Amino acid sequence: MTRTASVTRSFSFDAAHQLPWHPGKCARLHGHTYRLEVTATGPVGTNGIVIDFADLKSAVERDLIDRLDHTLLNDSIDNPTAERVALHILDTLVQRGLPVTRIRLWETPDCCVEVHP
Ligand SMILES: Nc1nc2c(c(=O)[nH]1)N=C([C@H](O)[C@H](O)COP(=O)(O)OP(=O)(O)OP(=O)(O)O)CN2
Ligand SMILES: [Zn+2]
Repeated sequence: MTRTASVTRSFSFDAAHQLPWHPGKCARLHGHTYRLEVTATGPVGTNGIVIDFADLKSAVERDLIDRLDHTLLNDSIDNPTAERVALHILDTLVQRGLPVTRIRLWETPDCCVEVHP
């Protein structure tokens, strides 16, 4: 019987953003060290894995971390709230064909968002 499993890898990147509509201090230009968790789900293959942790790492680093790290997120994502950044990450990885089932993005040590396809 084929079993299913979820595989998660964590990443971090530093980026600036500004939310001009925000009634508080987030209307000012500021930055975060984002913590990103990418989860892929699928059948456990005959080799015993869903997806190689190394392949997950190279895809996320190439398509997202290298493009977002040390940038102003407003330059690449309109109104870059944590929710919208997470959806951008999800859409990018789904378009690349990765079996992503959850993106969790920590904007601060206490605040995170979670999105699903
Ligand atoms: N649902 C969302 N709410 C907020 C977002 C967001 O992306 N989604 N973003 C922000 C700010 O960009 C930033 O995260 C600051 O939030 P804040 O709660 O002020 O976080 P701090 O830890 O800096 O605040 P404390 O003063 O330490 O409580 C705001 N909301
Ligand atoms: Zn912020």
